[in-house]
Amino acid sequence: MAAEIYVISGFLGAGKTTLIQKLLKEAFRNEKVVLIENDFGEISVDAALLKSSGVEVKEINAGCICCSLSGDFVKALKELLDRFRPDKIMIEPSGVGKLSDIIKACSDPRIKPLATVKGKITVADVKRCQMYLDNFGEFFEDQIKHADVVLLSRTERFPDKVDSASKLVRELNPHAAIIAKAWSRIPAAEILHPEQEHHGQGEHSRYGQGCSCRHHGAQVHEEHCPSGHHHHEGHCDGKHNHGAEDIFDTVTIRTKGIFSIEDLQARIAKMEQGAKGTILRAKGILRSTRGCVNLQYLPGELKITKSAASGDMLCFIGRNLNQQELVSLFGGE
Ligand SMILES: Nc1nc2c(ncn2[C@@H]2O[C@H](COP(=O)(O)OP(=O)(O)OP(=O)(O)O)[C@@H](O)[C@H]2O)c(=O)[nH]1
Repeated sequence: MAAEIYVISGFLGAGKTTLIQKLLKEAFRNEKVVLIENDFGEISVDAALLKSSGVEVKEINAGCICCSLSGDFVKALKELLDRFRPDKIMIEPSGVGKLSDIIKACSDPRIKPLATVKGKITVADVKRCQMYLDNFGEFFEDQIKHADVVLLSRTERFPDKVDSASKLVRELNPHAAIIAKAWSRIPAAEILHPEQEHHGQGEHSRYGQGCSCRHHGAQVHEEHCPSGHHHHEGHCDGKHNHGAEDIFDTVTIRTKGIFSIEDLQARIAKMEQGAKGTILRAKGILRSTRGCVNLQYLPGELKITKSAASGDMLCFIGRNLNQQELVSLFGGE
């Protein structure tokens, strides 16, 4: 039987890895699952974190799965299918990857007989989606427009942002199911198969004008790219497609430092106040005086939690980053 592919996309820090962890626990417990991680950077922090949950993880690093790399991606995907014969494949593109690129690669004739895309799920952060749309629209819009399910994150922390975020998503994608509930109250089946759950739970379509979800009227969601060119069966010529590497910088640091939590907090605060360039995301696994920790940073949000995976790496994504400054701030080698 053909493997089922679920693509979990979303801008930087939206909650893709968190969602994958939920799906692994709640939906795919007894299935043979392979994860494909495409972190934008030399090392994949997400892959390290997810490996510690015991699933097969394949990392594809150094650049996004864009037109120019899709040949390699298709080859890697085909090898995985032949080698592991999985029931399910979850693909987590980089936060600055395009969902349309993944869909295109999965519709390659080498893949089609072996695997079928069953879900195109995009996670959208209610607090930051307007800012991402305004500043990085080419990537953010692509992720929203090509999704069949958009799952809003941080709805509990920012309840006042939920309506405007839902409206923004609905304007970009009139057909997707929008799920706006607290994640703890969302059964995995509702995310994976919203058509079966539709109107049973009632809540996912309460935004927009009446019911405008993709499940009514058998609407065909055409593949549009930001340039306005038409894709034919998901294929484009690649000429108009900007890669993330043209726009975003990444800095990866390896450090032997053993930090206290307070020290890490202070270094991040110093980085926020003084670092040159725009830091959009930082994440890593570091040694601390209390064992290994997972550091997750987004502007205005820092979480440092105990990590089952061990590591000594910190990765930054942003614009006009100053590598030397970051290396010296975090005691990099
Ligand atoms: N409060 C809250 N925090 C969240 C939610 N979703 C994700 N987070 C936090 O946001 C941070 C980033 O989450 P990830 O799941 O790593 O996000 P991601 O989309 O995989 O990130 P990248 O792959 O680096 O772009 C973590 O600290 C999460 O705990 C949410 O719905 N509410």
